[in-house]
Amino acid sequence: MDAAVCNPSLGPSSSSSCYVSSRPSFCPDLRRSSVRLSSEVFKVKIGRLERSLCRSSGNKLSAVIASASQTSVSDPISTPSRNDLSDSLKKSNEASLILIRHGESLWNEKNLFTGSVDVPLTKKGVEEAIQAGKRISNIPVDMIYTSSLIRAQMTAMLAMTEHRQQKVPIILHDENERARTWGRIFSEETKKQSIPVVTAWQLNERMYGELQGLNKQETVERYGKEQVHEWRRSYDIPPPNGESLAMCAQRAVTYFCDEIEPQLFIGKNVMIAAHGNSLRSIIMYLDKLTTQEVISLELSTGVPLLYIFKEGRFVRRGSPVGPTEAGVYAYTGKLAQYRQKLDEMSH
Ligand SMILES: O=C(O)[C@H](O)COP(=O)(O)O
Repeated sequence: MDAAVCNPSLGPSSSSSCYVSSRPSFCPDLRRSSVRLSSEVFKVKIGRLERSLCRSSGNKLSAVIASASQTSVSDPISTPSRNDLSDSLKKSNEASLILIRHGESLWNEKNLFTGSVDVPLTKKGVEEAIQAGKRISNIPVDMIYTSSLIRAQMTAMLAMTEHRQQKVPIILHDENERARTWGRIFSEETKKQSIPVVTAWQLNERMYGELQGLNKQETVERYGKEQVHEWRRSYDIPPPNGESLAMCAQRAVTYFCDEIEPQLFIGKNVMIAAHGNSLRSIIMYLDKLTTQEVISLELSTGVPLLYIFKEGRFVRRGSPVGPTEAGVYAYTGKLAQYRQKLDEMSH
């Protein structure tokens, strides 16, 4: 199955697994991919691809290692050496990718368009984040990416309080030299017990323009259901002075390709806590959804989705929500082993 997906609607009940995309991941394959990203995204991707891979005499492996070692995660916690990366690349043939939309925010509760406005979680949102953490507590997490907005960061941090690995998520501050140096950790052991958290504005919710702060229901009453649905769900029609999904994809998917895929490629297990629309654009890329299919893609707050990155491909394992974990997403051998280790450690 190529462009098709099991079920473009990824609501909480969408637990059935899934498909292996026939597109090996990493940007080169976008040349022949049927992903309908905007031509600008395509150009950016190809441009970056050519910079990161093609220019380096066609040696994909060294390009990936170089790219991974130069990413924004070359930090005091986990600066992997080139040797570590090569080793990890040799050993690893699989990595987990968890995507989670933030829990309910105070403006979700009030039914207001939020977009780039930085609004915290409600109590219900806090609870959703904790529940999400329980659902992913047996999935390894080596790196966390969040948007720069507090609702995504709260969600990531609260979810990690439930994680059985019991490592400490630590936000990396990259804004200036002082922030980088003053955040250094001087114990190798403590670093090992930490998970770097990279915050990136590129993963922020789409900018909702002049709809920000307006009530969604009142907006429907004023402009009509169809118009508002078009603003909210179409691929390329932006809300007034805001970002369309295509514009949001241009930054979010490019960031995913440039910064996150190289980490998965070297075997790092990644969690991304972000937003309805930045995640919709990333899922569109991962699942190769068409501009039509993405219209019906809805993400609930606080529901994690699991992908396995294996042999350069993304396999969606559905959503780890359900009566029994194992019944919902069959563990891969590696995940089963990981879980067994956690069980042994807790006895
Ligand atoms: O920004 C918002 O208002 C929500 O987080 C997402 O809203 P949407 O469902 O209208 O895209």
